[in-house]
Amino acid sequence: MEETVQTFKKLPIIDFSLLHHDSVIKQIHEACRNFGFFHVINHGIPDSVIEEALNVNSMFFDMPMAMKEELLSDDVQKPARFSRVQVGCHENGMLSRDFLKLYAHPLHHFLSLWPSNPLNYRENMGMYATEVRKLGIELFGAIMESLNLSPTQLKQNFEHGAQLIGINSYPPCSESNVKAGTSAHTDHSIITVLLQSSPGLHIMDRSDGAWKSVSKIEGSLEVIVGDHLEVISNGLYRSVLHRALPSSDNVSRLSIADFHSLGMDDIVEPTTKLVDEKHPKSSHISLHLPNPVAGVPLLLSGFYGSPFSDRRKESWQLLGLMNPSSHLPWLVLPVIMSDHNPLLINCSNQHDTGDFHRLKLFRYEATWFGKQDCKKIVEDAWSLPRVLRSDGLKKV
Ligand SMILES: O=C(O)CCC(=O)C(=O)O
Ligand SMILES: [Fe+2]
Repeated sequence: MEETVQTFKKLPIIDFSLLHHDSVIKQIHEACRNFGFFHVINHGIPDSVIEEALNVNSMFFDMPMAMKEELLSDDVQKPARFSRVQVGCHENGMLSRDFLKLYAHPLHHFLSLWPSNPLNYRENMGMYATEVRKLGIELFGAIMESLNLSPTQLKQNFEHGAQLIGINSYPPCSESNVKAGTSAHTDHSIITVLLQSSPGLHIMDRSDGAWKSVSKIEGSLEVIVGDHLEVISNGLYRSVLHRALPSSDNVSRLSIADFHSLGMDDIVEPTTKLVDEKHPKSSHISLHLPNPVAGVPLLLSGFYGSPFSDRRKESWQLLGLMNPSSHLPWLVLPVIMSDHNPLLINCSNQHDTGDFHRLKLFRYEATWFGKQDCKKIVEDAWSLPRVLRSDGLKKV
């Protein structure tokens, strides 16, 4: 039976034209704190730029596969890549979408690598990328203010940070066990600015743990709190669990998710001003793995637990059973699936169960690079056999 999903009734709407008014900063605080989400209206991006961005992407996805094939890749480092994802996790069926991922900052660096078909793709998407970047920077300043920090806090890092654009295409599916959609996840970004051609976004309501659909407000863009903002705010703002399930009528849906993060080399850590005795750093932990791997005892750093907020307690309880004090080298985990900063990564938990195939989610905390003895620990870990290292370390 199809899951019935209610509409989210009172999601916050932020009027961008009044952004720095005290009352709006307060609304942003409440929105990030209670929902991890808000709509933004009067955002200043011209309708024509939005329409053209949707148009060229719809033309791109409508092209025959042979024309998209040159961008087909699973290499997350590619500045422009096309892929099809099918995951089996919705009511025992599969969820399917096509996507195009574009590196977008600095634009002049990447633009020539973006699709050359349709002909005006680069021009129109370049315009959208520039506009949405400006919007993201302004929103980030206001979000810093809403945390009682200076609007210039991390401004430079954010301005020089990464911008990735993920364009999702959800054509109607004809197979009975496949539905168009994106499975439940949190974004690894600081914030994501989402443009939807039609409704389909669902977010988890924290007050009752139920999935609710997000109404489409004329002319609005959607702002999603990502994992990095959760870390920067020391857990005050939590990343929001969301998914996309376009209605099963015959309409193709497009969404353009603009992910803003700090630079790949930047340390993502809780802002010092938000850390005190009552609010210790909540986003990282290290632990000693009881069973040595290849004869080398290890320190595992960065466990954060399940990305599903209702299961975090379980994760912490599990960690409580392990002994966290150790001076041993780290186990550096491989980045398998992510093309964002390697904060959230998949790793098999072979070390404590002997099961190589069960996947567990970990967050890798770059915060550790701030520690005095870190350099030596990393150097020692680097000299371990290849299986214990990860190229992800170079990027953190
Ligand atoms: O299609 C949507 O509305 C959501 C897409 C999304 O969450 C993502 O690309 O991270
Ligand atoms: Fe997302």
